[in-house]
Amino acid sequence: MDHESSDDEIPVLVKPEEKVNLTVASQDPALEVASLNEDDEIPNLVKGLDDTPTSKVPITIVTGYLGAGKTTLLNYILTQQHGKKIAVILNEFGDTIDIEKQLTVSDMNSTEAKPIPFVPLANGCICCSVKDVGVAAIENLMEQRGKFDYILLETTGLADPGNIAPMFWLDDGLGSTIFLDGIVTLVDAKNVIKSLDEGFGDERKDVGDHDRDEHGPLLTTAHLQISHADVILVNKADLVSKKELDRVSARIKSINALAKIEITTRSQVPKLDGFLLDIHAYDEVKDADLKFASKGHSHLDRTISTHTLSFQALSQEQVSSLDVFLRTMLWEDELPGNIAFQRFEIHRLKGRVPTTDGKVLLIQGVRNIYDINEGKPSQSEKPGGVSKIVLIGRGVVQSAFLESLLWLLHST
Ligand SMILES: Nc1nc2c(ncn2[C@@H]2O[C@H](COP(=O)(O)OP(=O)(O)OP(=O)(O)O)[C@@H](O)[C@H]2O)c(=O)[nH]1
Repeated sequence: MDHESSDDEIPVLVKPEEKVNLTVASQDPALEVASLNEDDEIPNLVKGLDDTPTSKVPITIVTGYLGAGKTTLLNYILTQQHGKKIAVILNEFGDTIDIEKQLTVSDMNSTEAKPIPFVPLANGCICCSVKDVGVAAIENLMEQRGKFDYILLETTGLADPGNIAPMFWLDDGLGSTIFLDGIVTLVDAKNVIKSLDEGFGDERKDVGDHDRDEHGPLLTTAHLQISHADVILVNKADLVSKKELDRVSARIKSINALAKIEITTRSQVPKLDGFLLDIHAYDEVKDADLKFASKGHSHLDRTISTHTLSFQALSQEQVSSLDVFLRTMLWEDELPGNIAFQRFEIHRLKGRVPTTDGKVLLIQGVRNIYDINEGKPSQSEKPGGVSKIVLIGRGVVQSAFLESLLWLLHST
C-alpha cells in the first residue's frame, strides 16, 4: 500500500495510557552531546508549553554552494528594516585572503581572540562579525551579549549542516545561550541540478566508501545542504527560464518537502520575519508544513527523498514504543521487528503525534539527535487525530518503516 498521501487509510491503534518518556540524545560521540545507552535511565526532558527559549539568542545558519548568493543575502538582510541587532559569523576555511567577504559592513578583520567590532548601520541594526566558527568563536561572541539579538552564521565551505545543529540542542552547551532558529540554503538556479547529478562523480573528496555503496548515487554537498534546510532560496532566477525554475523547484521538493522554497534574484526575499528569520524551525512543528510534505511529491531524486508515516493517535504507552522506534532507527540504523530493510540514513525528521488523552507531541530530529516536546493542538486538529512523521533521508522505503512502527505499536 502506498502511504504517500495523507488521505491514506489510517490503521487504528488504541491502547491503555501510561507515562511518556521523552528524550534528546545522540549516540554519536563526535557530536559531543549526552549519550544514552539503552540500559541508562532516560531523562524526562518534557518541556512545557511555556518553556520557550525567549532569553536565548536565535541563530540562523546560511549554507549554499560557492557563489550561490550567501554574501548577497547577508548584505540584503543587514540593510533591511527588521529592527534586529545582528551579529554575523563568517565561517571561512582555508586561505581567507582569497575569499575575503565584501559585506555591507566593511570592518571584518576581527578574530575570536580580539574584541569584536560593532558597527552601527543606517537601519538601526548593529552588526559585528567573527571569522571562523567553532564553539570558541561563538562563546567569545556571546560574551558581548546584549549588543546584538540575532546571529547569522554563513557557513562557507561547510559541507554538512547536519553536524552543526546538535551544538544548540543541549542546555549545558551553547544551547544555554543560543538556539538554532533555522537553516537557510541558497541554491544557484543555473547550476544546482548539475551539482545534484554529480552523484556518480567524485565531487565530495571527503566521502568514504559508505557514501558510495549500495545506496546508489553519491550523496553530494548539494544534497546535504538541501536535505537539512528549513528554507531554500532558489537564487539567480534571472539567469534561467521559467521552465528551468519549475524543474529546479520540483527536484528540490522531491528531496526536501518540508522546507519552504522561494525563488529569488540577488537573494532578495520578499519577507524576512517569519519566513527566513524567527522561524523557530527546531521547536515548532506546524501541522500545515507536515500536510504539505505528505502531499506525494514526485520522487525525482534518486539519492534523498521525503516520506511520511501516517498513523492513529497514540496512547501514552504507545508513545514509549514510538520512542523505541525512533531510538532504534536513529541510533542503531535499524528497524524494530522482523522487517527487511535496506541501509538507510535519516537527515531530518519532524512529526506531530496526537495522543488519545488530547495532547499533541512535537518531534524534531537531525541525524541521530531527536527531541519530543508537548505542543499545542492547532485549531484544525481534532483531538485524537492523525499522527504524522515526515522523514527526509536516503534508502528510506516507506512501507518498511511504517510496517515496523505499526508492529511495535500493536505489540505495546
Ligand atoms: N545574475 C545574478 N548574480 C547574482 C545573484 N545573486 C548573487 N549574484 C552574484 O553572484 C556572485 C556570487 O554571489 P555571493 O553572494 O558572493 O555568493 P556566495 O554564496 O557568498 O559565494 P561564496 O562566498 O564564494 O561561496 C556575486 O558576483 C553576486 O553579485 C543573482 O540573483 N543573479
